[in-house]
Amino acid sequence: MSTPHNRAQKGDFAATVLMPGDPLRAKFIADTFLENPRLVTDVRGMLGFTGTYEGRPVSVMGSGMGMPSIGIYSYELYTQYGVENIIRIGSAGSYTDKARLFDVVLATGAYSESSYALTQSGDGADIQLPDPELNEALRASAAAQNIPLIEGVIHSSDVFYREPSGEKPLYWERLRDEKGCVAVEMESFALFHNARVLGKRAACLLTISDSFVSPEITTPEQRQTSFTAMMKVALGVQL
Ligand SMILES: O=P(O)(O)O[C@H]1O[C@H](CO)[C@@H](O)[C@H]1O
Ligand SMILES: O=c1cc[nH]c(=O)[nH]1
Repeated sequence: MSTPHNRAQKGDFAATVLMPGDPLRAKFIADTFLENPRLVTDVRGMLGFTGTYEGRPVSVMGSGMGMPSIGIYSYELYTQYGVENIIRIGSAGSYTDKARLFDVVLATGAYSESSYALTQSGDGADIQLPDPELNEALRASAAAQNIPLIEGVIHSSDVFYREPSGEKPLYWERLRDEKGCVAVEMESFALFHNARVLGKRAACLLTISDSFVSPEITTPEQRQTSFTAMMKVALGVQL
């Protein structure tokens, strides 16, 4: 079997898949953390690997950037490959001085202006939720490794580069103050939605890579390789 976007065969993916946006971050995780990793798909360069971590089977695959991209890959993993749990592990821009560079955020909800859920299933809600049991397992993994988590609603945006509107407060200040968003990324709203309509589980951990509040920024190399705390929390999940 294969899909238009995935050449893996049935049984090639573990029940739990970690999904960074960047396929090279998936390769880094496979090379650094997995025992006996094997490449199971590389269609369009979207690398997916399966191996074990501390003896537990696990897969890691890039999602690409944005909701249309993770929408495709997660839908196929859930419906064609028997995947039960997807844990997104991404980078995010902070909307608050409480979340600093390299802090790890556990999403308790994903707010979005996106039409993804409405188009996919007719769901008009502007917030999609992660699976509570998966979040509990991530909290337990983080606690066991003494890795602090900041919990909060995140903003899943369709737009990375926005034209300045001149309005005050700024759009991200409104999202922080009115919707409670602590950080912005671009995929979780669609991932949480797909999981829910398909009866599967999803969660999201983010590492702060830059800040809207103060001019801090990480390099592409750091984004690819230095988000190890988040990776260890996701890999340490016991389900
Ligand atoms: O680091 P990843 O997982 O790609 O996540 C964030 O980075 C990308 C934007 O630079 C978007 O995909 C956003 O969600
Ligand atoms: O989507 C993202 C990810 C990191 N930083 C941002 O500003 N946006």
